Amino acid sequence: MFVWSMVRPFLPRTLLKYYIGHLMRRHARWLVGFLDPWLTITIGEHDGGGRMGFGVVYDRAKAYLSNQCASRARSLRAELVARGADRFVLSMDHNEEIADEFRGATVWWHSVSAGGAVPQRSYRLVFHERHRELIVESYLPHVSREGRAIMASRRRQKLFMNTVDRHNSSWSYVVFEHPSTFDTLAMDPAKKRAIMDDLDAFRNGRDYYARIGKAWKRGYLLYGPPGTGKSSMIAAMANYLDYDIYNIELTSVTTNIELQRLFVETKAKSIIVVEDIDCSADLTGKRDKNPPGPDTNEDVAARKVTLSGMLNAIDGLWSACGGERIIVFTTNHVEKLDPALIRRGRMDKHIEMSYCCFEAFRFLAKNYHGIEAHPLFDEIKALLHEAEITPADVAEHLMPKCAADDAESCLTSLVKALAEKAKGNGTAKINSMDDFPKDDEIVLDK
Ligand SMILES: Nc1ncnc2c1ncn2[C@@H]1O[C@H](COP(=O)(O)OP(=O)(O)OP(=O)(O)O)[C@@H](O)[C@H]1O
Repeated sequence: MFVWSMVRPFLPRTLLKYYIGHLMRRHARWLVGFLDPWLTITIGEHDGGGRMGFGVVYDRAKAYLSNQCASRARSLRAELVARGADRFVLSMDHNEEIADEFRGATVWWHSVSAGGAVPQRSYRLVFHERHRELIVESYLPHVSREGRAIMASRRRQKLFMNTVDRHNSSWSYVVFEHPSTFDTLAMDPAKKRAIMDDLDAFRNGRDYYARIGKAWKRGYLLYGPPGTGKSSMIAAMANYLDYDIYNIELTSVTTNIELQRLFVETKAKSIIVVEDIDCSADLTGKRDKNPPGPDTNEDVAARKVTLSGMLNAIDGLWSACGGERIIVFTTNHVEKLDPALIRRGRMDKHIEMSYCCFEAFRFLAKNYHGIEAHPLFDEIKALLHEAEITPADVAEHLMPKCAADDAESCLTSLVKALAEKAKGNGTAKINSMDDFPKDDEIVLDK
């Protein structure tokens, strides 16, 4: 102290300032580390992205913790492990905390749910700073590996729907358990095979898409009259690929930004569906010529999803994030859609779902009654040339309504319906959707 007080007046002020500043900084860090040596890593529900997709890290941590927390946490959430199963999967309830041990280090996991219109869930991992390297280099990869394995063993297909709250819409889901498969779908076998081959090529196309520089996604347009199996086809596709379905109800989406956010929040290995796209939003007009300016009151009132918004949502930069998504539009009126929306490259495959042909009828008869031939088949074949009927109507006639109904009575009912239709139509076939009977005109089984 004596030497310092002697030397100090001769030292330049800048040197003093630097030296003291440096000392304070060093000691402040030491002091903070001494008083609070705990480090925190936050894993948010929507964090991530890139090839892994959004929320993947969160999901893996959740799966990993579900195994850990069953015996340790005091406040738990329970979900069924799989379709038809009686076993539950447990996860930490919000604001719950559990400890975990890894190679002699103890870590604490906190489940956090931040309020707001759309609650943001996250996990906070807390550990001592002397374990920093162990946690980052070994523990987190261990959590990710274990979580992925647990997720694979419990995988359940999900159907996501955009639910609306007061401010905007976000995804909620139910377990997807639709029984439709390509084995139950009545359509031209060659067409069916071509669709399955296309799906296989897509599923295995990761490197191919990377090589040609395209986002790993594919668009399908399913069009045809009501009851020709468009929804059944989507379910069959999802079951074939084992993908989740994100069903966008466009009428619940009020802005283009909201639509984009919904797309961004979908995960890889999924089918994004917009059904009846011609009725869902005004997507038949031309693209916006002027970029949107600041909102006026009228703008706010007129907010809706526009064609440009939909095109951006499908093709925007986000679409390269995470990859492996199929987008399906369905419509009963393909002619009403703007060509920009359904051009190849955007909707790569156009699939017409048509009225029931004889092959499709035979397929349904085999599925519903296990018969491959019957004396009434010839009559039905001839009538199918006279009258157009959807597979949904045929299925309805083939479905036994009571214990007394057998193949014979179901086929007779179908013959009667077809004959009435043929008589009603004269010999003229239905040529356009407008000629197709409205729901209330369809004479169902009596
Ligand atoms: N091609 C088909 N193969 C087997 N069953 C079919 C087929 N098409 C329709 N069905 C039967 O009809 C029901 C209704 O079909 P689906 O909802 O798939 O038709 P859609 O074309 O999506 O109708 P909409 O346009 O009215 O939504 C299905 O549950 C299924 O039982």
